[in-house]
Amino acid sequence: MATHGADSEVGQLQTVMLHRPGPELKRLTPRNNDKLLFDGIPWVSRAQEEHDAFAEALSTRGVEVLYLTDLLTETLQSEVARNHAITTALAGLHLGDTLRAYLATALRDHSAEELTEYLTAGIRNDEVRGGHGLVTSLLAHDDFLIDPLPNLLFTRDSSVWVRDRVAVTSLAMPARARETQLTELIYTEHPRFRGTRKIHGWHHEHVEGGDVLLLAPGVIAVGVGERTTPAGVERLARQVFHAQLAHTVLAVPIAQERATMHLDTVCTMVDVDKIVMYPAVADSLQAYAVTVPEATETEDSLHLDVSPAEPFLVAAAKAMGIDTLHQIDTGLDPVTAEREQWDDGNNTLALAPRVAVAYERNDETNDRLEEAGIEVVRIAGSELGSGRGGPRCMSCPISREPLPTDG
Ligand SMILES: NC(=O)NCCC[C@H](N)C(=O)O
Repeated sequence: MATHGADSEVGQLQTVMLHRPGPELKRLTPRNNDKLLFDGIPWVSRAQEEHDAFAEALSTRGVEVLYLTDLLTETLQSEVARNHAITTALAGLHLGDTLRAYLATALRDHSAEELTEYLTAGIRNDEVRGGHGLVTSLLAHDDFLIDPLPNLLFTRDSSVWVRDRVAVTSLAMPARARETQLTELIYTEHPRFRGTRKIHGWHHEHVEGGDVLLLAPGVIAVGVGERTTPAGVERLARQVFHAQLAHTVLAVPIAQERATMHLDTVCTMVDVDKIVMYPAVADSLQAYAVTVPEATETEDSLHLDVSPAEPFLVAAAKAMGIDTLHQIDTGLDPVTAEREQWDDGNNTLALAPRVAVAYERNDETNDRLEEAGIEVVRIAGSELGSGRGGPRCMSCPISREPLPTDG
């Protein structure tokens, strides 16, 4: 088994999981895009070109790029995995027994590649040739029997590695809930990940990967807002403390709105002690530092110490054991900052300390990053951005080099 894991946001990136946008994006229409969490209807072939350039920017810098659909197809070679995938995809109560049984039989006859496409792009009622019974007759022709997953593009959210464990997350929005059935299956059944120890899971309280920032080895910031719930951060904290993956969890309340859906929409780490941050929230962002005074036998019996709220940058620096966590501001003036925050200017992906991938469109923020000594790897994202996510959202680091001890 290859060794995987990450203990920071900025250690040299070695392996990352991406999802190349595919047929699931062609399911978006002006009638369903809001429900499916896209702000527009992307031009799919251009989105694919932009994504290929993103992947190439990573691989030319020595990063191993794994694609979620390749991993899924390889996983689905196993009979056990296929049966599990089909059963969970058909578990929805909207199907009824007749249609569920028909689809289960039909899907079993397909190749692993075809099954991957059905699991990601979904199946519409009018695409089913047999199984005609009460439910298919009553559903509209364009109702989905298996929902498409256009937000798979944002691999950050459905799993997150904390040291050598992977947390399969629990996604809050119904349009994304099924994504973690796929990541859980990959991490459980794919030969590359066999034996990997998991934490959390889709059956637990809501936690999304975009809210989880590994500020430094042992220090995890978790945004609490539209997606990750207060109970979600408590559950994650119990698990990381019990498994000795962290000594401090910072619970960071963020506004419950679309512009700030995850903590990584307002700040991301670009160096061991530098963070790019939306200035409109920087002064008001608070953190509750959670620690445990002593280990106990079980996760549930851990007593969590919660410090009074402090300014985020202060609490973070304290927990990280550094004097200052330096802030680099999004934009220049408040209007530019608001525009560039919306366009994911804060959502950078660090490839190493002081090297970060960012959308090229956010000129002012990128200039500021460069002034602060960060090498900015600019990528196009006009179509990719229509789902409201940047380079960090579109990547799940599977391995990063541990940070050198001298920082
Ligand atoms: N970490 C992130 O901020 N991910 C972006 C997710 C965008 C997606 N359309 C969503 O609403 O969940």
